[in-house]
Amino acid sequence: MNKLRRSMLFLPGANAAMLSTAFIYRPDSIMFDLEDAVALREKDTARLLVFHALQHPMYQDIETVVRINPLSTPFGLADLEAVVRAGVDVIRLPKTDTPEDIFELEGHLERIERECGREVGSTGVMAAIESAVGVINAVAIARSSPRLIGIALAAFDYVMDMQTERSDGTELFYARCAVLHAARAAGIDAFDVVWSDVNDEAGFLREVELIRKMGFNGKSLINPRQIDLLHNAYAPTQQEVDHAQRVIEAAEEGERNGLGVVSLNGKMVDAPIINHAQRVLERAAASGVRR
Ligand SMILES: CC(=O)SCCNC(=O)CCNC(=O)[C@H](O)C(C)(C)COP(=O)(O)OP(=O)(O)OC[C@H]1O[C@@H](n2cnc3c(N)ncnc32)[C@H](O)[C@@H]1OP(=O)(O)O
Ligand SMILES: O=C([O-])CC(=O)C(=O)O
Ligand SMILES: [Mg+2]
Repeated sequence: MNKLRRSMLFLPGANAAMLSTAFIYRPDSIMFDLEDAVALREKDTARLLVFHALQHPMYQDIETVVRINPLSTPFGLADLEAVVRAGVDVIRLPKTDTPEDIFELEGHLERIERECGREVGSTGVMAAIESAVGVINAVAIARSSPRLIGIALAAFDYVMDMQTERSDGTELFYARCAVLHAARAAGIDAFDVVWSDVNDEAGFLREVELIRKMGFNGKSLINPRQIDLLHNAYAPTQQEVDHAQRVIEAAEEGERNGLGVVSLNGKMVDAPIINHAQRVLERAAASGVRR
């Protein structure tokens, strides 16, 4: 099974207190932000703090992601130089509009990796899609580099670009479908948007249920309280696990009898159903059963 990436916890790179404790919350990936959660006058401090945090022993057994500033800003390249040398696992490129944005990033990554003795190609990339142009180009972006581990929809900038606002999800309907299909067509992960009202658990869970059913791998998060809610909602129920076990048993019996398709309580069990059952069992083994 691929690495589980349900939760990616953002934290502002200039917040020294959060940097020194965030690993205790155990998200699947931790995302240090150097972009919009960092004020202009704190850009250099944040870069230095994140450079040190990445090398801290506590961050060695958790996937680390850094959202750099766009390469078109005065900070983007300096961010990249620092965090690749510090051993970051994945670079999140904000406001990715075209495959050329990824090619530009790749060029720099390859040079920095050579200069600092990192294996060339070992730094992963995640593209954040935050505009209509980015959504339209999602397939080309998702296929632009073998370094891409996933693409993420970033709703706050996207709704601004679309001249609308965050509401019940209608405003993200097309973008979610487009980003998800692009990721699947490219064989990479798809991440849903940030839920900003950390005290509205019911609203968060409604959104999680929607994106889980759509097929997203997970979500960008902004608060540790959202991690367990998300992981629990993504875990299969005991009923689903029991059913998956019965499907596997029925399939095994069918195989012993030389049958390609068998019936379980009147429902057909064939290859895609068996694959799904295997995935449910793998997920239960990796993330437990829903409470
Ligand atoms: C549109 C975008 O670009 S979104 C991406 C960028 N945004 C961010 O990175 C924001 C990250 N999140 C945060 O800064 C905060 O969670 C806020 C501002 C949203 C809410 O802050 P608070 O109301 O103080 O959160 P809360 O009361 O739940 O904090 C509880 C504890 O969790 C810690 N915490 C809160 N958020 C985070 C986080 N993202 N990462 C690590 N620790 C965190 C707090 O420091 C606090 O720790 P303490 O108990 O040791 O003091
Ligand atoms: O990248 C994200 O998930 C958050 C973000 O910048 C946005 O919504 O504009
Ligand atoms: Mg944004």
